[in-house]
Amino acid sequence: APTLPIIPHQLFARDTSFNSSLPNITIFATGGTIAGSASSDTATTGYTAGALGVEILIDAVPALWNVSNVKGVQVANVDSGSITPEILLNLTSLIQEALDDPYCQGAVVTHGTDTLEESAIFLDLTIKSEKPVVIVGAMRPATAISADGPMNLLEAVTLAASPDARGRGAMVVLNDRIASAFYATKTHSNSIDTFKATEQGYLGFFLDTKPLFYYPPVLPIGYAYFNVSGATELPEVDILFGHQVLNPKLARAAVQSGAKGLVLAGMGAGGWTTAGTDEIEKLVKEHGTQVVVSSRTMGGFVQTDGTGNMYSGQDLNPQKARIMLQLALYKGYSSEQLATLFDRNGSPPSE
Ligand SMILES: NC(=O)C[C@H](N)C(=O)O
Repeated sequence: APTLPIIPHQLFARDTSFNSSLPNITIFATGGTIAGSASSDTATTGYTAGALGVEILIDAVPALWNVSNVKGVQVANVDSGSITPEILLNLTSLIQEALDDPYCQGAVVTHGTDTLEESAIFLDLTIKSEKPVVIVGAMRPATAISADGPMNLLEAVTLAASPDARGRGAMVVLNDRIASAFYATKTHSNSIDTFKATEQGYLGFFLDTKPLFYYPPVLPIGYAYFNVSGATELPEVDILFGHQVLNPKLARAAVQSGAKGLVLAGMGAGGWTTAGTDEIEKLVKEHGTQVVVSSRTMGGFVQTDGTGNMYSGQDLNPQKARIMLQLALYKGYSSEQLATLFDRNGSPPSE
């Protein structure tokens, strides 16, 4: 995988605005449309994502200083399709360090929406803190009429600064909604109303930019924590997409190119072709490949019978199951531990 330059800490803080009665929030910027710039104010496609620095994002929303003292850290500035494990590991360690500081009350991550859900579950599973971690993006570039980024950023910072937001795991904010990072998924390629957790529901809403929660703090069932401190890379896990007459050889190509795990975006409740299943069973025997079965439908449950290195993705979509498998393989989970982790009814191995 190509390694992208990781931008060293570039702190941005407006010390003159410091208000000791407000919470301190750090914004970690990674790029995306929220930092995107287009040549015309009506362009919402074909623009450059990750063009503007974190100080420009902060300066565009003076109301941030009414709810918090903000500090910006530029971690990367890329389209979210180019987020790598290296960037994610760096991000996790920077956020953990920030939240371990008693003077910091919460963290906000600005991120492209295309793969936001992957980074969101990654951060959810690798940061240990009661303090809020809020991942936010935008669908319209900063240069567009009615850009959604500034309002989304203000709501994200307000949420991160809110004591009610503690103990809820990482959260995703877009279009006035608060969703669990564990479940939130992008459902529309263009609309600003794109992040949904259809079955599991939203956690809350913003009214006049203030968060209103529907429920007391709660974490998803089977939620696991993976300590990745010191990690510099993660094992390769690839996703295969199921369809009529799928090419069974793609699975072998993935394993031969280095995949230690596979996620099947299966048909319906995880269906795969007979020829494809034969090939995967051979790979499991020959290479010990670990396989999670999920669904291309992006909704509902997949439950396999759990035989030999095959685990049920349950209600995790393929891209989220991929992150979870990657973390578990990094930790060297045994087949039994993987079964418990993906079953999500038992207690996952804890750290
Ligand atoms: N709305 C967005 O942020 C899309 C952009 N291509 C990204 O994911 O970086």
